[in-house]
Amino acid sequence: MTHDYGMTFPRLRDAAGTVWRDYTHHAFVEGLRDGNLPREAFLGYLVQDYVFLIHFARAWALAVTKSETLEEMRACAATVDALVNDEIGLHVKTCAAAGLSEHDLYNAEEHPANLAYTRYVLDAGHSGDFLDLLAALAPCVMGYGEIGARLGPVADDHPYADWIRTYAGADYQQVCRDAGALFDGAVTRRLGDAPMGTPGWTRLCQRFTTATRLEVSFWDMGLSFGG
Ligand SMILES: Cc1ncc(C[n+]2csc(CCO)c2C)c(N)n1
Repeated sequence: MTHDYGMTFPRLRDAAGTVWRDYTHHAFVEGLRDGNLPREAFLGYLVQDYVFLIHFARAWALAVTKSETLEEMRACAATVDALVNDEIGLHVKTCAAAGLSEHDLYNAEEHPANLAYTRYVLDAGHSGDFLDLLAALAPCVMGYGEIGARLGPVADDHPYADWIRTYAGADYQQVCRDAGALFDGAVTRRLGDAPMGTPGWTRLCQRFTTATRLEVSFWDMGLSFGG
C-alpha cells in the first residue's frame, strides 16, 4: 500500500517486516474498524493517549532544537503547535462526553507500555541526532495515516467515526505527506542520495522497528482495558 508518504518511510516500513502489519492490523484496530471494540478499551486507550500526546509534543519540540535548517525547524514547530492546540482536543472532547475532565486526563497514571514508548522516542532524540529522532517518530505519524486511509470513510452512526475521520481525513493525510517530505529531505541532507547501505541507515531501521514494536504494545495495552 502506498499513500505517497515519501521514499524513506516505505523503505523503513519494508525493513521492519511483519511487525508493521502487527501494528497497523492489530486486533484493537480491527475493533475500531468493525465497531466491536469495547468502549472501556477505547476510553482507557484515549486517557493514556492524552498523556502520550503531551510527551510526543515534547519529542517534536526536541526535534526543533535538533534541526539543522529553518525549514526543518518550521515543520517541527508546526507539529508541536498542532499537537498541543488541536490533536489533543479530540481526546478532551471524547473523554468529557464520558465524564472525564481534562484534569483527570492530565493526572492519569502512565501505563508502563506508554512510558516505555514515549521515553524511548525522547531518548532516541537525546542520545542521537535529528534522524534518529525522526525514525522513532515516523511509525506513529505514518502508521495512523495508513490505518485511517484503510478504515475510512465511515457512516455517521459508526461508533468510532470521530476517531477514524481524524486520521482518514484530507488534513491528516496531508500531514503524513508533509512528514514524508521532511523525512526525505533530512535523510538526503545527512546520508546523501543513496542512504541505504550507509551505517546511519542501519540505525534508522533499528529505531523505526523498535518504535513500531512499541506501537503494538500500546494497542495491547488498549485491549487490556476492555475487561
Ligand atoms: C500511540 C499513538 N500512536 C500514534 C498516534 C498518532 N499521533 C500521535 S502524535 C501525532 C502527530 C504528529 O506526531 C499523531 C498523528 C497516537 N495518537 N497515539
